[in-house]
Amino acid sequence: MAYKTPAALYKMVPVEEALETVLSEVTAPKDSFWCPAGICFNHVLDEDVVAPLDIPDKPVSIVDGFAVVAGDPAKEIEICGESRAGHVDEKIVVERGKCCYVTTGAALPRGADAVVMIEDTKKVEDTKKVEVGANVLAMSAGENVRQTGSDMAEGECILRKGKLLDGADVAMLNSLGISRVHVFGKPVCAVMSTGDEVVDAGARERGRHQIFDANRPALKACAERHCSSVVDLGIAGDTEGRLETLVEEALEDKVDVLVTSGGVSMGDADLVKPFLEKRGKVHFGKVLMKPGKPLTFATIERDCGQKMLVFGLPGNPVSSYVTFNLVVVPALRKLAGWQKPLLKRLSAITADEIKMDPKRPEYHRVILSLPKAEAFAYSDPGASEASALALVAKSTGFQRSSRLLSLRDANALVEVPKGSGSIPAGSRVSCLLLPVSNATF
Ligand SMILES: Nc1nc2c(c(=O)[nH]1)N[C@H]1C(S)=C(S)[C@@H](COP(=O)(O)OP(=O)(O)OC[C@H]3O[C@@H](n4cnc5c(N)ncnc54)[C@H](O)[C@@H]3O)O[C@H]1N2
Ligand code: MOO
Repeated sequence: MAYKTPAALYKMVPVEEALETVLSEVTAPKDSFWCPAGICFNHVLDEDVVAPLDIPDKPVSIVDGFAVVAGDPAKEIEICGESRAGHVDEKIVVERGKCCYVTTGAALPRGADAVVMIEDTKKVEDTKKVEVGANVLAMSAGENVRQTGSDMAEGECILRKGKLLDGADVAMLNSLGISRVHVFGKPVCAVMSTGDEVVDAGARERGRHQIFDANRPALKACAERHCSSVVDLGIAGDTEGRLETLVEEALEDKVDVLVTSGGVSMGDADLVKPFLEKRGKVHFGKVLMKPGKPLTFATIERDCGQKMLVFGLPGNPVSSYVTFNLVVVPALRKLAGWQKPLLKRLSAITADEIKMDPKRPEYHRVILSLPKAEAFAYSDPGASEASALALVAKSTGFQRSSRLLSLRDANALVEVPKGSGSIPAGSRVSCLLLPVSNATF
């Protein structure tokens, strides 16, 4: 039997170079639009946001109590009115010898400059007076008062362009009465699997030599975090015709990023690279990393000049997951307008010995956590490394690229340099944070 050799042999590029190449193909975020501030969560701002008003917009009480003139020597003070949050009597004027009942968040009446807490006073029975003892005499102006603009000042830039909006940002925007913000649109990502052996988990029948598709559902789930929509192209099998049909579908569907898994290695049924070589431009076809060596990146230009990015991920489930997070996620983030699209790097102490690969740098899956993470734990600046609070990286065990259990609970990848021997337990290493929901450290 005559075996076909691959059409092109690719040089193995370092991961940093691969990332640079990918990010240089994403020249600008997709587009931008006005988004209601109530639902802008998880979008990236396409404008600086300046506070249009002061918060609070007038001095308000921080406590429930009586608005007074600080330093008033009177031991008993007459209540001359009340100011409640949402209901303020503008006519009230407080002067020495007088006070006004106020609730938390209510405007300070004219003349008052401090608030004595209700528990530091006593109502004088059958009168409109409260006993304050020496409490008010000891007060300074501004006590228990939130001054105008002290939380956010009119004209202050509160959010910068390029910021991923989280729940706290939604609260800020809405508290300022901002009803809409200009945000970047998110990319559309399409996902397909290749391989005649691959069938869906829901398939009625599975041939004796078929396996269930682990990659497509996982990649779809990971892509959803960064995309406006994820298109499921299904399973291409091992025929070029089917691969071509699905790629053309993605091009027609205005997909920004196409992700395939499988079929990028050296076998004669590995059709993805040869197809991309014919249909577009392959920027790299091998990366110096473990797992993920055959990772392939190409662009296909549409008639309008707009390019679709294509990532040919390796078929091994761990390889596709790791390369997706390491290389595809930064591209999706940059398309979505993130200013810093790369995975966040942290340092941690290894809990176990980690074997090095002599040929390739390895992304070793770990669970980062803070050991003995008691509430309010604190270590002073002079603490030795052993007693300081440091993140610990616990290996997920055997790291073979088919072993999905090596991803279970993993929230980071230790960047293990290539080399002989191993990194001993207790070593300080760099880790890349995976964008997962179980960031439990
Ligand atoms: N002669 C060489 N062979 C291989 C090399 C090499 O350098 N020279 N590299 C190896 C490395 S590293 C990897 S990684 C794999 C990647 O191969 P492919 O991308 O071509 O993937 P496949 O051959 O299609 O599949 C590999 C493996 O993964 C299983 N698979 C594929 N798709 C799925 C899916 N959707 N869900 C679950 N499992 C899937 C497939 O059945 C295979 O077992 O190549 C090495 N070979
Ligand atoms: O690089 Mo492959 O992804 O080792 O298994």
